[in-house]
Amino acid sequence: MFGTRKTWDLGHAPCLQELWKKDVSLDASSVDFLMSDGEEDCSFLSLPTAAFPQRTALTTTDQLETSQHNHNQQLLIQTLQEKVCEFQARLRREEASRCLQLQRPQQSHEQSLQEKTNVIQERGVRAVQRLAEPQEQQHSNCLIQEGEQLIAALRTQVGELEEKLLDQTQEVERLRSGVGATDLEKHLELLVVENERLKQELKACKTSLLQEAPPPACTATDCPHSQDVEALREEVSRWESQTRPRQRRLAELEQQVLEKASRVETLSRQLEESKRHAGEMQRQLEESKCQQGEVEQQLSVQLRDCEEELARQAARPHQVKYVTEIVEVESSGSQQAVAEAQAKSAALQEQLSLQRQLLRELETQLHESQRTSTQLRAQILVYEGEMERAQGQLEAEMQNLEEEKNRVIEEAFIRAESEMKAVHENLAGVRMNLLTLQPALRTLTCDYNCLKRQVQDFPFMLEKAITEAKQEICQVIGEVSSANQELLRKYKREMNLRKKCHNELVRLKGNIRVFCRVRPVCRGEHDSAENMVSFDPEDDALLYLSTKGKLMTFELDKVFHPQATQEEVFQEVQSLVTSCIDGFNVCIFAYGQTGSGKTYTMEGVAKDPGINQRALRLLFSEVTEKAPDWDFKITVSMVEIYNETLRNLLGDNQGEKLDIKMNPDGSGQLYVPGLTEFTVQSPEDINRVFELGHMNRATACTNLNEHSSRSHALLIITVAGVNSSTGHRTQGKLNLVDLAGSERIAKSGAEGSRLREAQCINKSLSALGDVINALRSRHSHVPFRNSRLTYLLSDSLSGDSKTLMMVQVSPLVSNMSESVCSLKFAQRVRTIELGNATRRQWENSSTTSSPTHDSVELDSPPVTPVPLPISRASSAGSTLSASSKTPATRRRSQSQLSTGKCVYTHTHTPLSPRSQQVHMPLCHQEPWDPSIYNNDNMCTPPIHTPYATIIRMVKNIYTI
Ligand SMILES: Nc1ncnc2c1ncn2[C@@H]1O[C@H](COP(=O)(O)OP(=O)(O)OP(=O)(O)O)[C@@H](O)[C@H]1O
Repeated sequence: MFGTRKTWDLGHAPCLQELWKKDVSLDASSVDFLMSDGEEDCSFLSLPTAAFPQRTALTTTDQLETSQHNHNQQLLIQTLQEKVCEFQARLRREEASRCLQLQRPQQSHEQSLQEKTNVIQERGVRAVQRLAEPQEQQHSNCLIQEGEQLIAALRTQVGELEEKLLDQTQEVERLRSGVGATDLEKHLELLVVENERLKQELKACKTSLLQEAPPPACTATDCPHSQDVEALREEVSRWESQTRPRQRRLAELEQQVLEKASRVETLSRQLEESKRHAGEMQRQLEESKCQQGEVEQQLSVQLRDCEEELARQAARPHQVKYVTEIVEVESSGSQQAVAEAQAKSAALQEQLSLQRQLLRELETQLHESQRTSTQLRAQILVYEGEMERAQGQLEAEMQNLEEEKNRVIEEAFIRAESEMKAVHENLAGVRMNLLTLQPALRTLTCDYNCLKRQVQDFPFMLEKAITEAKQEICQVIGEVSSANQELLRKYKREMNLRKKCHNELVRLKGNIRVFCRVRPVCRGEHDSAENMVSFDPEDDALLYLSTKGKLMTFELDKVFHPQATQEEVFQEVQSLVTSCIDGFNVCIFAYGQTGSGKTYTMEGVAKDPGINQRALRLLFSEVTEKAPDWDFKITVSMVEIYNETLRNLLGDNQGEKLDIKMNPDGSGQLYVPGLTEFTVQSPEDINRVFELGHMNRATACTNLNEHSSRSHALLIITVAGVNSSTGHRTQGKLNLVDLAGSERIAKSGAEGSRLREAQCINKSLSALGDVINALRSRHSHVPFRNSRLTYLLSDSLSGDSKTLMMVQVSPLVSNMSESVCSLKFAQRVRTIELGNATRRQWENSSTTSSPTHDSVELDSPPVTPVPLPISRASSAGSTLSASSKTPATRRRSQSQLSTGKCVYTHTHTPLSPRSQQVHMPLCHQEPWDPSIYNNDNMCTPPIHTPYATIIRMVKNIYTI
C-alpha cells in the first residue's frame, strides 16, 4: 500500500531540519521551545480529528460492505494526521532554528551594544569624576549629557530592534500558522470531501444494482434467476473488492501528491522567508554597521575633541605652571584617560573587528543559505518533475481504473439487464403458461371428477356389462352352436363323400403295397451279385435281375437299393404307420429268405433301429402332439409263431402256448386269451417292451439267430383314441411281422425238427400266399384259418386294411433263385386288391353292431367276414401295465349280405375288469397332420379335424 511512499519519503531527501542542523545546533531552550510547540500542536491536531464524528456517523450508517473501506480510510487519515504532526513538528523545529539564528546575532549585537554602553557609561562616569573640578565640570557635564544621550539613543535603538524582532517573531508565527495548518486542514478537508464523494458513488452504484436486482417477491426458491443475480452480485462485489485497493492506492497517491505539493509549497515559502530574513538580517547588519560607524565616528569625534581640548589647554602659557601643574597633576590622569581611551578605542577596534568577523560569518551564512536555497530549488525542481511524472502516472492509472470501473459496471449492467430481460421473459412465459394451464387444470379436474364418478359407477356398469356380455355370449354360443351343428352336418356329409372318393381311389390303386429292399453285401460275403441286381435310376419302382442270361424286370411300388438307410425306409412307411391313429388296420411284414435282411429291416440294430421301434416312437410322438383334443392309448403285444405255435413274448410264462379263439360274446371276433398288452406311455416304455420281448425270445431257444429264422415274430400295436370334445373314438392296429425264412424245403434239405420247422414255415407262408391269392381272386372264401399267421393277421389283411410287404432280397449269387421266387411272389401280391379301406369308428352310445355313417360297402364278391382278433386280459402280472382287450363286434348286415354287400361295424366293448392298465393322460389332440397324407394316398385325411377346430373355437369363446 505504501510501496510508492518510500520513493517519496522525506527521510531520503535532505530536509530543512538537517540543513539547519548543519549550521545551527539546538540548545536546551530551543528544545524546550520545540517540546512546548509540540504540545501546543495538540490544538492543531484537533482540527482534522474534528471531522471524525461526521465520519463516524457515516461509518455507522454505511453498509457492512464499506466497513473495510472506512477502516482503510481511517488508517489513511490517521497516517495523514501523523504525517501532518510530523510536518508541523519539523516546521516548528525549523522555525525555531531560524528564530535562533535570527536571535543569536541580534543578541550578540545587543550584548556588544550593551557592553559599549557600559564602557561608555563607565568612561563618562570616570570622565565626570575626573572633571569634578568646576572648570571642567561643565565640559564633563556636557560629555555626560552627550554620553547619556548616546546611551538613550542606543537604548532606543535596542528597543526598536527588540520590537522589530518581536514583530518578526510574530510574523513568523503568523506565517507558520497561516501556511502549515491551513493548507493541511484544507488538504484534509479535500480528503474528507473526496472520501465523501467516493462513498456517495459507492452508494449510488449499490443502489443502482439493488434497483436492477429481481423483485424481492422472487425468492431463491421460486425464482430461477436468483442464482444468476446472486452470481452477478458476487461478481460486482468481486469487482468492487478489486476496485477498493486501487481506490485506496489512488487515494494514497493523491495524498502523496498533495503532501508533496504542500511540502514543495512549504519549502518554497520557507525559502522565501529565509530570503526575506536574510535580507532583513543583512539590512540590520548594515544598519548596525552604520550605527556602529556613527558611534565610532562620534567616539572618534569625542576623542578628537578631547584631544583638541587637551591640546588647547596645553597651549595656554600663563597658565603653564598652573596648567603644567594641572597637566602635571592631570597629565597622569589624562594619560590614564588617554590610555583608557586608547584602550577603549582598542576595545572598540576589537569590537569592530568582531563585528566585521560576525558580518563575515553572516555573509558566509548568507552564502550558505543562498547555496542551500539553490539546492532546495534544484530539489524542488526535481520534486516537481517527479510530481509531474507521478501525477501523470496517477492520472493515467486513475483514468484506466475509471475506464475499467465504468467498463465493468457497464458490463455488469448490460449482463444484469439481459438477465433481467430473460427473467422477465421467462416470467411472462410462465404467466402465460399459467394462464393457459389454468383452463386445462379446470378441464382435468372436471375429467378427474367425471372419471371418479365413472369409477364409482364402474362396478355397477361392469356387472351390467358382464350380464349383457353373458347374454350376448349365450346368444352367440347358441348361434355358433346352431351354425356348428349345420357345419358339422355339412362336414360329415362332405367327409362321407370324401371318404367314398378316397376309398374309391384306394380301391383303384389297391391297398397292398409291395416294397423291395436289397440288402448290401456283408463283410466276408464274396459271391455278390452286384452285376446281377441292378436298379433303374429313373424309376425307383423297377428292379432288374440278371440270371441265366436273362434279364428279369420286377415292378414294385418301391425299390430300396443296398445303400438305403433305415431312416429312408421308414420315411416311406411312416404314413402307413400313422394311419392306424386314424383307425386303420395296418400290416407290415417282411418277407424273404433267411439272411436277406428281414430282421434288420423290422427290428434293426441298437444303434440304428428298424421299423418296429421307429413306428412305435412315431406313434407315441403323434399321439402326444394330438394330446390337447385326443386321448390315445397305445398298447403293445409281441407274439411269436413257431411251428404253428403262438407264444406270448411279453408274458411271464414263456412255455404257455396261446390259442386264437372266437369271442364267446357271440360277436364273432377273435381274441387271444392270455396275450399280454402293454400300455406305452413314454419312450422308455418302448425300450422296455423291446428289451423284454427280445429277452423272452432269446431265453426260449439255444440259438437266437436260427430260432428267429424259423419263427414269425409279430409286434401288434393297438392305438385307441377318444376325442374328449366330441366323444369320437378311433381304434387302429398296426401289425409288424418279421416272417421266417422263405427258402424252399427241397433246397434246404432239412430233416427232423428242421424239416418240421420248414414245413410249418412253408405252411404258413403258403397259407399267406393262399390268403393273398384268395383276396386277389376275390374268392368268397379266404383261407385265413389255414395257418396261425393268417388267422392272426386276418383283420389286417382283409377289408379296409392296409398291407405293406417288404420283400427282402439278398444280393448273393447263391441266393439268386430264392430272390427270384421272393420277387415273383411280391409282384403277385402287389396285384391283389384287398377291397375298400374301412375305418373303424364307434359312436359313444353304440354298443351294438349296427350300420353307421362310416360303414363301408365292399364290392362283390364280398370278402368272408372274419372276426377281429380278440385279446383277453392276461392274468399274469407284469412289470408294465397290462390290459385285456374286449372283442369288438364286427357284424355283417344281413340286408347287405343279401344284396351282396358286407358292412362292418365296430362296437366299443368296455374293458375287462381284470385288466390292469396304465392310462395315458386324458388329452385332446388335433388329428389333422398334413404330413401323413401328403406322401401317400393310402390314408384318408382325418374326418374330424375341422370339427375339432370348430369345437376349439367354441371353447375359446366360452373362455372369453
Ligand atoms: N440293409 C442292410 N444293411 C446292412 N446289413 C444288412 C442289411 N440287411 C441285412 N443285413 C445284414 O445281413 C445279415 C442277415 O440279416 P438278417 O438276419 O436280418 O436276415 P433275416 O432275413 O432276418 O434272416 P433270418 O430269416 O435267418 O432271420 C445280418 O447280419 C444283417 O446285419
